[in-house]
Amino acid sequence: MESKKNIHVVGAVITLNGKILCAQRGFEKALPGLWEFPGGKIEQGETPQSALQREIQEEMHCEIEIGEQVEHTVYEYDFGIVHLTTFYCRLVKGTPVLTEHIAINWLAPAELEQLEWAPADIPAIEKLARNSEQLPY
Ligand SMILES: Nc1nc2c([nH]c(=O)n2[C@H]2C[C@H](O)[C@@H](COP(=O)(O)OP(=O)(O)OP(=O)(O)O)O2)c(=O)[nH]1
Repeated sequence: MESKKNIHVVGAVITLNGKILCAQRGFEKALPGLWEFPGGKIEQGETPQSALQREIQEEMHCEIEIGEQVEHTVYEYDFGIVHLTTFYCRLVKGTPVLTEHIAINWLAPAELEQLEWAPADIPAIEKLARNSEQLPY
């Protein structure tokens, strides 16, 4: 049996005024229309943090400061095995704009479970929803 490719992905849990930035994937992509944290694949030579800085600059046109890890999950999709690491992030320059995503939404932790998330994100979402009083920024 052919083994699936491992895909190493970082996601930014950007918090502001008690809310978390959520982004909706396009309908023409893999995982169509599902919600995720902005971010993407770690490229050769990058640390998870440098990959996340680059992705947020590219996708959201803003600069972030990266804090503690939220969660690390491994999820097997039909197209590969995603290793997703999420970090708390604080905006330091600019305001997130829509580029690759079809919608963005700021939600309180207790509201996160109202959206339909990419399956790899579920453990992070549950953790954030449980610890709603503990956002660092
Ligand atoms: N950015 C991001 N990707 C996620 C999350 N959860 C999750 O399963 N993924 C998946 C979707 C993609 O398969 C992969 C992220 O890579 P990407 O952002 O470069 O992927 P993409 O589908 O937009 O682009 P591509 O593979 O077509 O180039 O990880 C998440 O919270 N954030």
